[in-house]
Amino acid sequence: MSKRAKYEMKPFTVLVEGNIGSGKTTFLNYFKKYENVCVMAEPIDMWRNCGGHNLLEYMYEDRERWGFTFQSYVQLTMLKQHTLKTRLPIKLMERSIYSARYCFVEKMHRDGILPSPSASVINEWFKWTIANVDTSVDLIIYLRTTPDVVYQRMQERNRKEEKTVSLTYLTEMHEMHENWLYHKTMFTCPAPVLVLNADLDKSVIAEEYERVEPHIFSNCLSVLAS
Ligand SMILES: Nc1ncnc2c1ncn2[C@@H]1O[C@H](COP(=O)(O)OP(=O)(O)OP(=O)(O)O)[C@@H](O)[C@H]1O
Repeated sequence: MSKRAKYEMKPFTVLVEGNIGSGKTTFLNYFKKYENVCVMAEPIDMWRNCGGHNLLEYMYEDRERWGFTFQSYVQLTMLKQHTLKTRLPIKLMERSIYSARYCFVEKMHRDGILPSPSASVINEWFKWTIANVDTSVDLIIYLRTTPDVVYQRMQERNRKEEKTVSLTYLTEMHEMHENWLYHKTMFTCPAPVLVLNADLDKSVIAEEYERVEPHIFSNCLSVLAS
């Protein structure tokens, strides 16, 4: 099979994961300059407009009422992103069906926001999906931060939906990401994980990004050539 044909089938897929405010979008934007990289759209834009409804806003206003609706839609949007075809050899995604399930749905369930029957429905969809649809991933970039730093950034960006997000919540979400991607004590990682120090300021973070480039580009070549 020619390499071109392979590209059309499945790009080298990289997930960019990390706490709220860890700089996922900035990371993705940095890679837009490469013609061979397909940078996927920010999922938050889809959550803000589901048939004219801002589900993200609803979810933060009343988590018990809208948690299930929101997570159902997140799962669909992430599935669309996983399966979106590209002719480019590399695909970069912000978040995934995995972080949605392993970090956010899990947290909502543990906090009692998603009752067990609702969490089970999401989980059954999730299990069926990853078993029957190609959501495979080649590399995960974990933008590792400390909760204080992301709390500060979140306050500075001042998103209207996130006004009620506390440092405690960010600390707990940090732990979810840590246990999944760093300590690897929770669930399984769908691909090898590369950890970046994403506490660094925007002015110097490009050096961290450059450190990652060879991992993306050379791993891509070896995977596609195999
Ligand atoms: N299943 C979920 N997946 C992702 N975000 C979720 C989920 N459930 C709730 N959220 C909320 O959606 C918002 C977007 O968070 P996310 O980390 O995806 O993007 P971000 O903060 O814009 O990323 P960054 O600042 O790193 O570019 C946050 O307020 C987060 O708490």
